[in-house]
Amino acid sequence: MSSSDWKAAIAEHKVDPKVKAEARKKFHFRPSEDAPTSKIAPENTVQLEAIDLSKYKEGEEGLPARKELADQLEGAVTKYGFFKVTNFAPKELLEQLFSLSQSTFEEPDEVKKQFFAGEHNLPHEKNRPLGVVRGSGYKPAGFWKYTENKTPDNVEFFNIRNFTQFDTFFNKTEYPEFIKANLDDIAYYFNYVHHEVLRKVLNLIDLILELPEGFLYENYFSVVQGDLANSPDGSARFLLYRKVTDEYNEKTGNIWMRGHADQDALTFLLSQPILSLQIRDHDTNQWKYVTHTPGALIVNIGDMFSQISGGYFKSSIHRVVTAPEDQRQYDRNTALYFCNPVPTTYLDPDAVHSPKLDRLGYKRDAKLERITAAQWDDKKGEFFNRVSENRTKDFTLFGRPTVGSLVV
Ligand SMILES: O=C(O)CCC(=O)C(=O)O
Ligand SMILES: [Fe+2]
Repeated sequence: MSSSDWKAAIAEHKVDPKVKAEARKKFHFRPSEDAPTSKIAPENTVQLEAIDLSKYKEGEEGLPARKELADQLEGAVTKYGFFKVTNFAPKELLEQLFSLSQSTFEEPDEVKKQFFAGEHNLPHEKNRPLGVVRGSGYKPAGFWKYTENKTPDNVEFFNIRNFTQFDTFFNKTEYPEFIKANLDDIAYYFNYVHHEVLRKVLNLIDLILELPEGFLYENYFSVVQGDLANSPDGSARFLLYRKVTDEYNEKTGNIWMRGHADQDALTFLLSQPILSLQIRDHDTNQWKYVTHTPGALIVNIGDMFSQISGGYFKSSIHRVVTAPEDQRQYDRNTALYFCNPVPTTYLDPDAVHSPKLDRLGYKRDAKLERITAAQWDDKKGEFFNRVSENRTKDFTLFGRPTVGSLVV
C-alpha cells in the first residue's frame, strides 16, 4: 500500500470537525504537560544508537546512505535489541498524539468499564481470547497485582487494534466517545508508523540480512484490506502511569511494570521525559536507564523478530520503574505500537533465507517444533493476562526461553 493510498483511505473517514471539537472540549484535550528533564543523573544509562530517518533516501542514489544506516542499526539490534529513531515525523503529529493519549483516560469509570479490553469481543475475535492485555479497550490500573502483598499496578492502557484494516477499524468496532471522535487522527499516526517508519526500518534490516530491500515488509507486514488472517495483526496502546506515593513505591519495590521481553516483532514507543524505562544488560544483568530524546521513537526487537533471526537480534528484557524524585509529581503518558507480522509467519530463519544468517550460523533449532507468530502471540499473551504472576527466573514457552513478569 503506497503512502497516498492509506492517507486517502483515512481521509475518506474524516470525523465531522464539529463532533471532534466538542469531544476535545469535553475531555480536556490539551498539550501534555512535559516533566522537566530529571537532574538526578542515574549512574547507569545506556547510550542507544539513534537512527536518523532524515538521512533515509529512497531509490538507487539513496543506497549508500541506507547502507550506512543499516550498519549503524546492525550493532544496535544485535547488542541491545534497542535503538532510537529520530526525525521520523513532524513535531505537531507527536504533540497531538500525546494529547490524544492523555484525554483517552479522562473518560468516566462507567465508560471505561463498558470498554474493558477483552470483554466486548468483536465478531472476528470471538474465538480468540485476547484478554485485557491484548484486546481492544481499557486495561484499568490495578489489573495486575504485584509482589506478595498484591499491590495493584498503576498503569492504565487503552489498546487499539486493526488500525491498518480500515473497514474493521472505522465501521465494525465500537469505541468510547473520545476515541470515536478522533479516530481519523489516531489511525493516521499509527498507519504512519506502520507504512513509513516500520517499512524503512525493515528495509534497513533487509540490508543487514542481505535480502532484497522490501522483502520483510512485503512478505510479513503488508496489509491486505479485508483479509485479517493474512495481514499483520499487531496492536497499539495509549498508556498512563499515574504518579504514586512513597508508600506505594515501598510496597512495589519501585516497580511500575515488571521485567519482560515483548512478544511481538518490533515495538515503537514514543519517547517521553519521565526517566523510568530500563533495559537489562545481556552480559551483566545490570538494569540501565533509557534516556529521553524529544521527538524520537524508542524501538525494540521483540521475541518474534529475535526468533526469525535465529537469535542474532536480541529481544531485550526491559521494565518500568518509579519516576526519579524530581519528576514524581508528574504522570507518565505515552503511546506505543506492538508490531506483529502476518499470523502464519514461521518464527525461525528458514522462512527468510538470509545469506548473512546462514554464513554466521544462526539456524533453526531442529529439535524444536516449528511455531507461528499467532501461536507465540496467543501463548505469551495468555501469560501476560495473568493477574499476579511474579517470576524470579526466565521460563520457556514451546521450548523457547523467554521472559515475562520478572520481579528482580
Ligand atoms: O512504558 C514504557 O516505557 C514501556 C512499556 C512496555 O514495555 C510495554 O508495554 O510492553
Ligand atoms: Fe515492553
